[in-house]
Amino acid sequence: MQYEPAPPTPDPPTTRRSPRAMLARLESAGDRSGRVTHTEHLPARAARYSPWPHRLHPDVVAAVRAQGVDRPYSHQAEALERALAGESVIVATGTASGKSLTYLAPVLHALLGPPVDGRAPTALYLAPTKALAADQARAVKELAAPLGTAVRHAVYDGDTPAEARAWARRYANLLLTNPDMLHRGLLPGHRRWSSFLRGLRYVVIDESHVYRGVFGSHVAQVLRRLRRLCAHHGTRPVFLLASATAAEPGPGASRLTGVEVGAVTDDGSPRGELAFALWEPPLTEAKGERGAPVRRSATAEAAELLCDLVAEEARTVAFVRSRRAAELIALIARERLDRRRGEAVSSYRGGYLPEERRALERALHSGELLGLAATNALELGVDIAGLDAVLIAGFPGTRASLWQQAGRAGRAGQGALAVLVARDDPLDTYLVHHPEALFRQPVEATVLDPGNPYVLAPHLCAAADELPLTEADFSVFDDAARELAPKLTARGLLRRRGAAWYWTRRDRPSDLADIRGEGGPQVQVVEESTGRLLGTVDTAAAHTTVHEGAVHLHRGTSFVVRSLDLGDHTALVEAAAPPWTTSARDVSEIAVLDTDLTEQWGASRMYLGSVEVTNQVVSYLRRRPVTGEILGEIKLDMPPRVLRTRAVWWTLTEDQVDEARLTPEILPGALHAAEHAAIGMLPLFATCDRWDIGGVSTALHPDTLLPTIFVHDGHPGGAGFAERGFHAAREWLTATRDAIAACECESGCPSCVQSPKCGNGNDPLHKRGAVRLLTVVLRGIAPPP
Ligand SMILES: Nc1ncnc2c1ncn2[C@@H]1O[C@H](COP(=O)(O)OP(=O)(O)OP(=O)(O)O)[C@@H](O)[C@H]1O
Repeated sequence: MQYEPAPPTPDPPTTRRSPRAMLARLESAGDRSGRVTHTEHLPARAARYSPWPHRLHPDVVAAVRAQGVDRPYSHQAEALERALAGESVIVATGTASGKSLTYLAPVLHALLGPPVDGRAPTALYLAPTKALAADQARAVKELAAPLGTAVRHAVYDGDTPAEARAWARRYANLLLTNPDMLHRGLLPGHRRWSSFLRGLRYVVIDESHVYRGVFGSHVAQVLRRLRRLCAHHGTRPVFLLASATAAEPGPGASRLTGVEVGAVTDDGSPRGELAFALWEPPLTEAKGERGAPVRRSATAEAAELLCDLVAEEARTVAFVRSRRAAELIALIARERLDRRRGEAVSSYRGGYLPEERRALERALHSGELLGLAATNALELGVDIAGLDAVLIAGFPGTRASLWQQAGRAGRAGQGALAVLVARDDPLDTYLVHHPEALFRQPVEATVLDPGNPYVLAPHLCAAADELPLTEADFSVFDDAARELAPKLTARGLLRRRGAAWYWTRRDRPSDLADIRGEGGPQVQVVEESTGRLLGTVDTAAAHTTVHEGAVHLHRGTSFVVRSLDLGDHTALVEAAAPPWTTSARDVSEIAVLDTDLTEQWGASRMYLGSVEVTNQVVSYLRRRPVTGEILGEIKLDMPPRVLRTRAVWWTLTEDQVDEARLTPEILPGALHAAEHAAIGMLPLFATCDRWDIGGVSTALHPDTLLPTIFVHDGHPGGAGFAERGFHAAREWLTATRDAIAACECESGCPSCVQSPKCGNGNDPLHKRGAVRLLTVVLRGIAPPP
């Protein structure tokens, strides 16, 4: 399809913060021409309003008006009508479109109402993070102030002291918490919460798009446990969800909650003009692995752009993909800017202590901070709308996330600038040269699979502990529960007595489910000489990020890891600033456990099934910052990790290998290159990013006895990504082949077939062989109907 850019609109009068002027200035500085590959202009949009629903309590209307909101936007009014009528709804509209009102107003309305059947009304608010629940508590406090003691809210999370918990149980009618606390506290202790649960009218699920993949599947099961206990206590709460824009929000929300959920998507809020530029950093002089050309890193480029914007007093957030990048950008900005402006730039990421994060949020609000380099820890719930510019260093994995981040830019009545800075990898390179893939495609649906047995099993155990489990409960959880209960009984986890299953062990079943998939306790990063706790890293990431010798950045200071004790969950670090960064190398083997689906593609065969992946970190590379040039490789002695998960794989026959002219010397490199590029492109078709999936390729696999390429989910039990790949295989592998073929490099580079996380140092790789291999495989598929 030929891509037609949107027709240019006439230039607005140049003001200091006109997005076009900002972009023109960024482009013209130094030698930056040609780096903008496309600019999309999204015109301003006027607000659409509707009247307040008649049935909404006048005191609630007055309280909202007192906050400066005179009339609801059209989507707010629609959501309010439906929520007040008792329909579960999801509001999936743009960033800062006023979603909070759509759940707060019905909740306050219910709390002001009389008891029903002698039950005083209550409501539950769930946020994915503690910070967001705390933020909402502040908003509720202000909004409900004119309503006196009718609204008694309480935050209930891991930091809530015992006496405050007791108060919450006895008096609160609006509880602000998170799925983890439901899972570990409220549901197991439901008898103590019975008066709260008996009155439960609304369950609010804020930022519901976050509940995707394995985490989403866990939360879906936690919500099923909640619904089952509510039924036991005689209630059927209405679910109110707020989400970033997502495809098919209604079905997604229904899958998450297990109840029928209607969707409100027609956004009536106003929007300023947005200029959205796609930006490709230039090639550098440096040579990468196997002499490949290397582009300037997105991090270095974004750091430079951030400096330029901050120097012009433009309030800017640079969203980055890794904690390290957030630190690096802040570091570079402080070096490049004068002292006053340098101090107005900071980093923000998960793993900081909560009080540090709160202080940074306040500073950004007050304008004391002008620039922030942030991971997606900032994306959620922190009210940072109203920025002049947003830089996105690396495609954030989904279009939904991209818009969520870009939507932070824009002040009332003024335009804003968003810039996606491409990383040197196949997907980002493809996207900055195919703007239609970003701007002419709908955002993704949220993928989750509540029937994943790895997820379901621990929740069935927890449910059995909360109330004995009966046949009738299976339909609440998932049909898979019917087969799972006897298996759990055989494993000694459940015990059957009569028609019910019980948890009779002494330990707590909630400990069986690691709902955030952190893979065990967090590893604490401790400064050796002082004993100071710098932050935490989850276990899975610890192998690759805080191994011995790793360079670890924290708030702009560089540390080197002296030792990592996985048994003790501690990494000891010391302040040091070597002139390199580090990246871990690992190796993987894969075994087929089960095949669920297969499809014949001419002579090739495509499979979906369960696999066991054994992975071991074996060494790390030292790289020069900015250019990424490799300075050396150091061996490591780390334990292997085993992952049982889902994979998509395909095989080639001897004849196909001959047809693609893949000699024995070329074949391993062609397979390996096709695997890398396929991993790089899958995020375009499955809601995941490259770090959520892995791959293995081999010229002769012991299970298939043929040359085989595997792409697997990175989570125990799978997360639905490989499955998406299987079902979208034609489009996926076609885009993969096209991306490799279109790359200008001679024999493979990070923009096409080199992978930043390759365990074999990107060796061997055969770029042209990969194109021929994929062409032969694709020839076997019937063209689309
Ligand atoms: N009908 C309205 N008229 C004018 N301003 C409004 C209206 N509704 C909400 N607002 C204002 O819009 C801002 C954003 O609202 P809110 O935080 O609820 O958005 P959101 O969609 O929940 O944001 P996020 O995308 O961050 O979750 C707030 O300052 C709020 O007061």
